[in-house]
Amino acid sequence: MAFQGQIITCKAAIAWEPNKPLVIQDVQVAPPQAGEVRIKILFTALCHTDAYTWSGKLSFRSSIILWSAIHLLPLQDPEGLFPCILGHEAAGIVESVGEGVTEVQPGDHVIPCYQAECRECKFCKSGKTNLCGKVRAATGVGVMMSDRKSRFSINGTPIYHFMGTSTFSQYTVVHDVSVAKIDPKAPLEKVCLLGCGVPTGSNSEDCLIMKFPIPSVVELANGQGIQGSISLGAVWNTAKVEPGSIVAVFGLGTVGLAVAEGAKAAGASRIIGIDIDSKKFERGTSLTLPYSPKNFGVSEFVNPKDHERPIQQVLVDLTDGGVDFSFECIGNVSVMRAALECCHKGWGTSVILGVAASGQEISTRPFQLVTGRTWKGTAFGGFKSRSQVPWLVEKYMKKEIKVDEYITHTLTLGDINKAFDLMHEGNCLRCVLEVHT
Ligand SMILES: NC(=O)c1ccc[n+]([C@@H]2O[C@H](COP(=O)([O-])OP(=O)(O)OC[C@H]3O[C@@H](n4cnc5c(N)ncnc54)[C@H](O)[C@@H]3O)[C@@H](O)[C@H]2O)c1
Ligand SMILES: N[C@@H](CCC(=O)N[C@@H](CSCO)C(=O)NCC(=O)O)C(=O)O
Ligand SMILES: [Zn+2]
Ligand SMILES: [Zn+2]
Repeated sequence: MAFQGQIITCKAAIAWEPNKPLVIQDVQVAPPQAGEVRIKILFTALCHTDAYTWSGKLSFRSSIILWSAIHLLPLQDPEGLFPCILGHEAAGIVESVGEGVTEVQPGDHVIPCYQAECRECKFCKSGKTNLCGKVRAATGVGVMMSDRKSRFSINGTPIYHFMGTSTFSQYTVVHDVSVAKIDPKAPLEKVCLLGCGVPTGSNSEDCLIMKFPIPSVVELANGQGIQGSISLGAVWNTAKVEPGSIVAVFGLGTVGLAVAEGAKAAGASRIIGIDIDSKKFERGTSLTLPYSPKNFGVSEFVNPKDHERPIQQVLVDLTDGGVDFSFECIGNVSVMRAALECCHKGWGTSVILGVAASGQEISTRPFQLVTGRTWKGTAFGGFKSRSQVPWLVEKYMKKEIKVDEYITHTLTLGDINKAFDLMHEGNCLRCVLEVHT
C-alpha cells in the first residue's frame, strides 16, 4: 500500500475546546503499531454522544457537603479530553495493519467499534456481558494501549482519540479488537449507522443486569443495574420483551425509534412513544421528515407537555397499572425516574440507554423497586461488537432491519458544524458525512 509504515497527513475535524466549532485541518496520523489497524474512514454519522462530549456539558452538584467543601463543582464528561477527534459511528476500509494483526488486512471493509471485543478478557469470557476490558482503560483517556500515546498529532501537538474510534478524520488508528470486518458488498454510506445508534436501540430488550454496585447513570449505561424484588430474584438476568407486552419509549430519536423497531419485532402489543417535540409525531407528513414513528412500530404518542400530571401517572392510567417495559432514550435523569415509575408493579422493567450529563444521578423511592420493578441499563444494546456487527450488516442486507430510514441528512466532513446544528434542530435522526470529497 502507498502509505504503509508512513505518516499520513489528511483532513480531520478537530475539537480544540468544548463547545467551540470544530476545525477542519490537516492532521498527521502515525502508522499502526502492534495490534493496531489504520482505517480510511469513508462515511461517518454523528451520534448524540459526540454532541454531549463536545458540548462539555456541565452539571452543578450542590450537596451540602460538596457545597461547603468546594462550593460548586463543575463536571463534564470525564472521558471528554481536548483537543480531540470525536466520532464513533462510521465505516471504512483498512489501509494498513500493525504487527500481529491477523483478523483484518488492507482492503477489508470494516466498522470501527467503540465497544471492543477481545474474546480473552474476564468480561468477554464471562458470557454475561458485551463489555470488554482489554483496551477500555486506554480508550477512556484518548490514547492507544501499547504506549499510552495518541497516533494523531498536528505539527507535533498530540490530539486525543475519542471512544477508541475518532472517526471524524479521513484516517484513524484503532485497536484490532475494535474492528468488525463486514461484507464488502454492504453500502458503507448506510451501514456506518451500525457502529452505534441503531444496534443500541434494537437489541435493548436483551441486556444483562447485575444487582450491585449501585446506581450512577454511567454505571447503568455500562451494563450494570439495580434490581429489587419481592422474591429473591436472580442476580444475573436477561430482560425480554415478550409478545403482547406494553412498551413505553421515552425519546423518539434514532435510539428510541430503534427500540420501537426492536419491540415491534418482539411482538409488543402497544408501543407508546413519548416525546416533547411534537414534530416527532408528525414525521411522515412533511417532505423533510419522510418517516413517521409509526413506520418503526410506535402505535401511540404522548407529549408530556399536553398533560399537567406527571407523565408516569398519565402512562399508568393509560395502561391499566403501568407498562411492562420502558426505555429511556434521552439522557435526562428526571425522565429516567418517570420511565421507571410508569412500569407495572410486580414486574415492569425499565432500561436506561440515554447518557446523562456527567455528575447527574438518578433517584426514586426504593419502594418502586421493592414492589417489583427492575431498573437496568445497556451499552451498545448488549451486542458483542466484532462478532455481531457483521451479523447485523447481513440482517440489513436481507432487509430484516431498517437502516436507511434513520438517515435524514447527508453532508460532507467539511460541513460537520452544520451537521451538529441539524442534530439540535429536531428534524434530524442521523446525518451521514462523506469524509473524502
Ligand atoms: N447506551 C448506549 O450505548 C448509547 C448509544 C447511543 C446513544 N446513546 C444515548 O442515547 C440518547 C438518545 O440518542 P439519540 O441519538 O436517539 O438522541 P436524539 O436527540 O435524536 O433523541 C432524543 C429525543 O428525546 C426527546 N426529548 C428530549 N427531552 C425530552 C423529555 N424531557 N421528554 C421526552 N422526550 C424528550 C427529543 O425531542 C428527541 O426526539 C443520547 O443520550 C445518547 O447519548 C446511548
Ligand atoms: N463517557 C461518559 C459515558 C458515556 C457512555 O455511557 N457511553 C456509552 C456509549 S454512548 C454511545 O453513543 C457506553 O457504551 N458506555 C459503556 C462504555 O463506555 O464502556 C461518562 O464517563 O460519563
Ligand atoms: Zn453513539
Ligand atoms: Zn475482552
